[in-house]
Amino acid sequence: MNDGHQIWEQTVRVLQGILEKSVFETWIHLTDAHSFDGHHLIIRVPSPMALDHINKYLLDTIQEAISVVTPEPVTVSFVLEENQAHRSQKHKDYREHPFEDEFTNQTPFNPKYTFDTFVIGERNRLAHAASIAVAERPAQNYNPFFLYGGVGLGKTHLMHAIGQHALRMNANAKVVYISCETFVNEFVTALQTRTIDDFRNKYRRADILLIDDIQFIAGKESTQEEFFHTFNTLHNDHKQIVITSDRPPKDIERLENRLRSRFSGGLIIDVKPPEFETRVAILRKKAKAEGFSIDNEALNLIATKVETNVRELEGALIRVIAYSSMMNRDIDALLVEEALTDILPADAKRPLTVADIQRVVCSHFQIQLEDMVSRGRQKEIAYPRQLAMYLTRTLTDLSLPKIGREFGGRDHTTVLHACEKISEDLKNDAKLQLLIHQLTDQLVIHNAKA
Ligand SMILES: Nc1ncnc2c1ncn2[C@@H]1O[C@H](COP(=O)(O)OP(=O)(O)OP(=O)(O)O)[C@@H](O)[C@H]1O
Repeated sequence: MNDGHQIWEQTVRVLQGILEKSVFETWIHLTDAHSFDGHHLIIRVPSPMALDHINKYLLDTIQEAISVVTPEPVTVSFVLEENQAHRSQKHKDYREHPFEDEFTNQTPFNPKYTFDTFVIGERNRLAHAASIAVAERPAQNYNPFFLYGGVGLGKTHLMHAIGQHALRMNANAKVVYISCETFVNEFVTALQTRTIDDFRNKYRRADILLIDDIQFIAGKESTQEEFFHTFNTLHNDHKQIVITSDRPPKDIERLENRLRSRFSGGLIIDVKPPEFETRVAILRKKAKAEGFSIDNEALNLIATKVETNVRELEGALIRVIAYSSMMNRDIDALLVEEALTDILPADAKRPLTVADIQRVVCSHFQIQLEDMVSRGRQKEIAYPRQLAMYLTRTLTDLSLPKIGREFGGRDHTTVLHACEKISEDLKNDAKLQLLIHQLTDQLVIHNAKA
């Protein structure tokens, strides 16, 4: 498909099926294709507000919808309609102070990123609890609060949640949220336009300063110098500072030591990739928020395929919903498989070994490896053995005779029987389904780390 209008028309139709009616009508309805060069699609939007909203909140969803409509890799970006762009530029030129809109009523927060919408699991429980504590009692216990973790794991979500919760607790609080990249750019602009006082006022008068992705400050010496003073002013005035990063302070390269030690002077917490149950819970909550009810099997399957990044997990869900809307079919496991064919199954990263599987299963059932591969037929060891055989059959390429050999020299018919039994039990046993997912999850994560 090489006609931009056609791609956009179909994308809009898919978006209509995914987005809430009010969202669709407010932001998408009045857009149209501006140009397309075969790879890059540019869409015209009618107002600066729409441009801002789409870029902030809808870009991932739109990109996902496009990838459902066309198999070609097409990226999308948005521009203002010409007359609007003209008007907005003019408006910009006449602004005397680039930082004049500080502390206006417009909050920079995504209304969807609240504590209520954040799903708590084993690996983010602490980060969530500390974030609530900071929002409720700013600058009391944890200052600075330094939150770090890999891409797409909810750091920005928690930061927005802190900001919104703090404002709910105290509507007069001056809460300033800024990405580090914007901080750097604003600082450069302030120097060029001789508005450094405005810049400093904006940041040094905050009650709570939330600065996202601080790793971008690496190597930028003058910005580091400026931020050092901002930090000290706020800290000395007992104002809260919250910082996120993709790594802990000690691993940020080309960062002045005095900043590194300031960053390390409060509470440092990491957010880790969610485990299987949390991934399913996130998907369920997200699907519900979008007004879709999706059965457990389909959600489990999506959660098995995307394991390390919540943004990608949400992207996969959007893709499935878009695909179902385009095909006019209900969402079930088969549809998920079709929609996500390009996404590697989690277990395809590195071949698992029988030893990995035996170790994980033995540890779960608290039995010895010698027992698992022994001739013993007591239920307490025969059942874990069957389960391990089943997992070996589904997660590795080993043949039945080979699996039999690995489990104490058993016949291939014994392995076949074990696999058939577990498959049969799985049909009606929700507990067993969960256990298989948990063990698979553990194996895959263990494997990815190995
Ligand atoms: N525990 C969670 N519950 C609900 N949604 C979550 C959770 N964790 C992450 N998300 C969602 O995943 C998406 C990505 O999260 P977020 O943008 O906060 O990631 P990040 O860690 O800041 O990533 P980056 O390093 O790329 O900035 C967001 O839509 C967020 O709402």
